[in-house]
Amino acid sequence: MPLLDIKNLTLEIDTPLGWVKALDKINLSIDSREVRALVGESGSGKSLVVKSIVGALSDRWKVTADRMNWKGQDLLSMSDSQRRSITRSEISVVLQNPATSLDPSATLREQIEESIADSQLSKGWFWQRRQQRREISAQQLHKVGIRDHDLCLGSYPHEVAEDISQKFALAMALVSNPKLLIADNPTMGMEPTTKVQVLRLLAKLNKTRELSILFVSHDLLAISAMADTMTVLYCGQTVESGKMGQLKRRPLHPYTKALLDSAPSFRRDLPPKAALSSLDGTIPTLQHLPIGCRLGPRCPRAQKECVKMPDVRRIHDHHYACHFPLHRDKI
Ligand SMILES: Nc1ncnc2c1ncn2[C@@H]1O[C@H](COP(=O)(O)OP(=O)(O)OP(=O)(O)O)[C@@H](O)[C@H]1O
Repeated sequence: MPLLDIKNLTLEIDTPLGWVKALDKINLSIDSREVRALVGESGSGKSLVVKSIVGALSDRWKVTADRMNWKGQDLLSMSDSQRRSITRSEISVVLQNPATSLDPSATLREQIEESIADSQLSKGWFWQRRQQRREISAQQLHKVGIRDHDLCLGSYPHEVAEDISQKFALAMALVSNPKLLIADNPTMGMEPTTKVQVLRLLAKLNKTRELSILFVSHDLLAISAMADTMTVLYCGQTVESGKMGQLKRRPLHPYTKALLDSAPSFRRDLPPKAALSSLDGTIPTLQHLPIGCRLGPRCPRAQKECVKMPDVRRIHDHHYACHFPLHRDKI
């Protein structure tokens, strides 16, 4: 049984023009120890998927799903407190712009120490437990590359630089030993050496502590080094998902191919100064969504059938939703 199992997740948002499906039948699953990448260009709905999982959406929006299970329990039907208890102890999230999710009125020390559960401490007097909390916090900060832990922990969120608050948010997410880490652009804005350090830490935790990771990022090079599997979103729809190597070698959806081709690090055949390929046009806004396959107006393979939403097809563990997939002759 997968840890997280989402089938046909739909999120409807009210806009001045009426209700629109910002997420339209998203499928996503994560097994124990799996590192899954969630990719797609800006505006494709990655952050909304993350917020749907942890229940951080506006009450006015409508969330429905055929299945949205955490270890077999339905997340959508459980009470707020049950859901909060799962997200506190088993699912940790590093959201984009972590500084905005930190409490501006408390020091970083207060915030990280509060995230350490009593069960993580050995028994003792309250001052001994306070000392243990301090040690665990300092160790966690060192692991994510913050050397001066006292300076950092004594600061308020607005007093630290953006890359430090990014690293601190990661430390805080990991301190409760979660089963699943959802990291929305966790290395954004970090310098290359720190980025490598953080990616190594995540890879190590994945191996040694069996941490599953949903890795949301634009950085395809980091993703291909880290992830076992990948789910590709376009404009709120799941277009393709499967094993990382399979998708890199033989993407079936034209959008996946365009996304991979637009990353220079994936193109070994690219001569110096050659133009990078990209799809014409831009991702539509929620107010101007095309009907059927939302890639239609930008897709080089689109035909009139594409005004109907393609069914999800499956070859072993490779899923895709396209009327005219690439390598069709070989399917
Ligand atoms: N609070 C909101 N109100 C209205 N529309 C929203 C809201 N949040 C997101 N959207 C819209 O939903 C769509 C998906 O946004 P989302 O932030 O999930 O994209 P993303 O893939 O995470 O992009 P990025 O990579 O830039 O973070 C976009 O069209 C966005 O404008």
